[in-house]
Amino acid sequence: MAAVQRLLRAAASGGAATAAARRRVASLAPEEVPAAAKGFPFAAEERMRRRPAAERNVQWVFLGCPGVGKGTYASRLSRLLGVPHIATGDLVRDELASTGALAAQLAEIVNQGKLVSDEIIINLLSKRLKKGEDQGESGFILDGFPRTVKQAEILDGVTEIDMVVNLKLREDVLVEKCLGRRICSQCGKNFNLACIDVKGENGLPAIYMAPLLPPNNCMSKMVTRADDTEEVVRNRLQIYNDMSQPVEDFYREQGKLLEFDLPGGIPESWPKLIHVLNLEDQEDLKLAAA
Ligand SMILES: Nc1ncnc2c1ncn2[C@@H]1O[C@H](COP(=O)(O)OP(=O)(O)O)[C@@H](O)[C@H]1O
Repeated sequence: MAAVQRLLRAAASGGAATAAARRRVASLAPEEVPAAAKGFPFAAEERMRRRPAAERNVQWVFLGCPGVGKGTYASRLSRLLGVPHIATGDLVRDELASTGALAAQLAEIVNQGKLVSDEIIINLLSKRLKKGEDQGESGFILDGFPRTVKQAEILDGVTEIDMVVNLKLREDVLVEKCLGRRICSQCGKNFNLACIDVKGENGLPAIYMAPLLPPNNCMSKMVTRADDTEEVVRNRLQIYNDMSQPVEDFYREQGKLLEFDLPGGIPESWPKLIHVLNLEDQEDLKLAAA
């Protein structure tokens, strides 16, 4: 059964009430499933589809506040591991850029820094997963999803998450990074004009992050995201603390959370991240093949 249908049906079923029961069913032996699955019309299919991690590509989640760099590190890792990087923020922005009926409704929510409804985000993610399935994709690195405990429970009910990487950075740096963020309106690449150079104070570490400047041909096409104004960024950080930090606890309790304090910009952080993820050999192979 397609991931898209599983996700939609799980969302419709309410997630929180059924996730624990689904997990119970998922841990049963196949012959036990039909009886136990009574009342859970899709539980048997879920039991069958939970392939052991060794037989499929990684299924990871990236968590972290707005501006922390989830997109940057998730997309680098997805290239290294050969799995799709699926960012729900990108799915929302693609929808915003379309002429679909949803665009106006989404613009109002996103431009205030609020979260879009679970129903809308799950619909967008389902469509993206369906497209990937049709193209033979396997595994994923999710960025920006789940952002609420309800979303985490729904995801937990429909697939296995192997690991959750929680990227962390000082809040004053996060605001500066969001305000320095620019996107090339032509090639879609992300850059950052901010030069972060803050001293260590009140127990917070010193951080230096060089700007990530665009090449000459992108320079004149730089645009700023409408939700990267200071007021909206602060609102998004507040919403992250209220709605998304509990998601960290959700995965911490499952023993899947890997905390990673960013030591600086990409040159300092990438090698350390690769090291803690035990992927140094993988990167050596990739570099050797290049
Ligand atoms: N999982 C989600 N649930 C609800 N809203 C989401 C989700 N993912 C993205 N969005 C919406 O898209 C916006 C942009 O997302 P994203 O690019 O991930 O931003 P950020 O830089 O804040 O991490 C969010 O502020 C929110 O309105």
